[in-house]
Amino acid sequence: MSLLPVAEAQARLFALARPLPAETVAVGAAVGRWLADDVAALRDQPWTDLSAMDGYAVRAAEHPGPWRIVGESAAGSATLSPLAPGDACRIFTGAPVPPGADSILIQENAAVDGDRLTASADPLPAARHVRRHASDFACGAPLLRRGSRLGPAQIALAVLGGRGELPVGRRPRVALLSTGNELVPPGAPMPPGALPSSNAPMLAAMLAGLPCELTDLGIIPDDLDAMVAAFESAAQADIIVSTGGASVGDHDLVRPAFAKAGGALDFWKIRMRPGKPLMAGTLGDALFLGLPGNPVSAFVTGTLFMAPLVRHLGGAANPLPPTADAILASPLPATGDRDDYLRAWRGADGVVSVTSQDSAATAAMAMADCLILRPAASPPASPGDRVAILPLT
Ligand SMILES: Nc1nc2c(c(=O)[nH]1)N[C@H]1C(S)=C(S)[C@@H](COP(=O)(O)OP(=O)(O)OC[C@H]3O[C@@H](n4cnc5c(N)ncnc54)[C@H](O)[C@@H]3O)O[C@H]1N2
Ligand code: MOO
Repeated sequence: MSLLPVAEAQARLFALARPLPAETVAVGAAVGRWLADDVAALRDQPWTDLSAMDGYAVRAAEHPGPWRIVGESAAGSATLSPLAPGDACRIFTGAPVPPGADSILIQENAAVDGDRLTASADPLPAARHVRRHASDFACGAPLLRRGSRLGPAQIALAVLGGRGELPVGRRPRVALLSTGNELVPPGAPMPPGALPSSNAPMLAAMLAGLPCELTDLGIIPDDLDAMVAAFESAAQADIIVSTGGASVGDHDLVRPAFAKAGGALDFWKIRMRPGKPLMAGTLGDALFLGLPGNPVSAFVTGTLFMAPLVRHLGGAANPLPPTADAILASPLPATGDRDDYLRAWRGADGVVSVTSQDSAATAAMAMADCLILRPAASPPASPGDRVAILPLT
């Protein structure tokens, strides 16, 4: 079986399932999720001309002052009489500007004596400190696009646009399976030959910032029937993620167990390092991703396939992690016949690859804040060369 290029594998993975159906939730529950529909404004913002400062509304273009204070406008005031030239209206930030007024004299530049108002600074320019009606957005204006992620700023915009609820993609249910006779749960006693199972906590941490419902189905021994049973119990999830047992050894039972449970494999073996043994398929309505067991391989394939799949099912328009340009600060060797995803960190002089690129080197992995993407068959690279990186933070 030839190795599948990463981009082709990602496209095939996304083609296995459409985003999950939409649901309508209160804006407060929509944070971090992806819009299932375009959102347009239901109102003008601001609804009328508003003062941007505390001070006095005047007709500065027609009358340089002094003025006579005739009324007051506070935030929430709705009906105001028109202002005559020579008149002023006491006004506060966010309050409607009375009809006819064109400028706000801020109170720091005002001298008040009874109802008489004088500008204590330079002549007041017209159209000062006024937020124009609908200058932020007008009713009907497109505010947010389907597939965009709802962060704090987007939530604010939707609420000011008149929304109390938003249509968002349903949160995918993700089931995690860790396979391997050697594995014991985090912090458990360690008999000889045991290894703490770090992949599920690592992948859970990777998904912690994404909207999904995670179930950790624990450690499954390298036993065909136990693994088949685990797949069957995970089949209610939207995404089943396994780690380990993905390669070609006698104890690598994930593929046969997946097939025996009724799964249909779509691809296996990717042209990437680390992560070559990655596989994907479907089991009933669930999508399956089989990640390699090596912790670094699971980290990189989790970043490039698992998290993007959660985003795709959640309705993200751009589910893949963004890449950026960077300058190399240390030399890199030529690559082989797979694309390298080198763990690296961003220093003041550019990116530096971490000391060990071994698939089991977790101490080096934990130093990284980005991956350097190096296509297969790249020549050696030198300090100063441009490279593509995938930021991890
Ligand atoms: N003859 C070949 N051998 C291997 C090949 C190959 O093509 N031909 N591929 C290598 C590559 S590349 C990788 S990556 C690994 C992947 O192996 P598996 O997915 O089968 O993983 P395991 O053998 O089960 O485990 C590998 C390693 O990782 C440790 N591990 C497993 N699960 C966890 C966990 N939950 N937490 C922490 N560590 C875990 C496990 O103990 C092993 O040390 O195969 C190469 N071999
Ligand atoms: O492809 Mo493996 O993930 O190098 O160790």
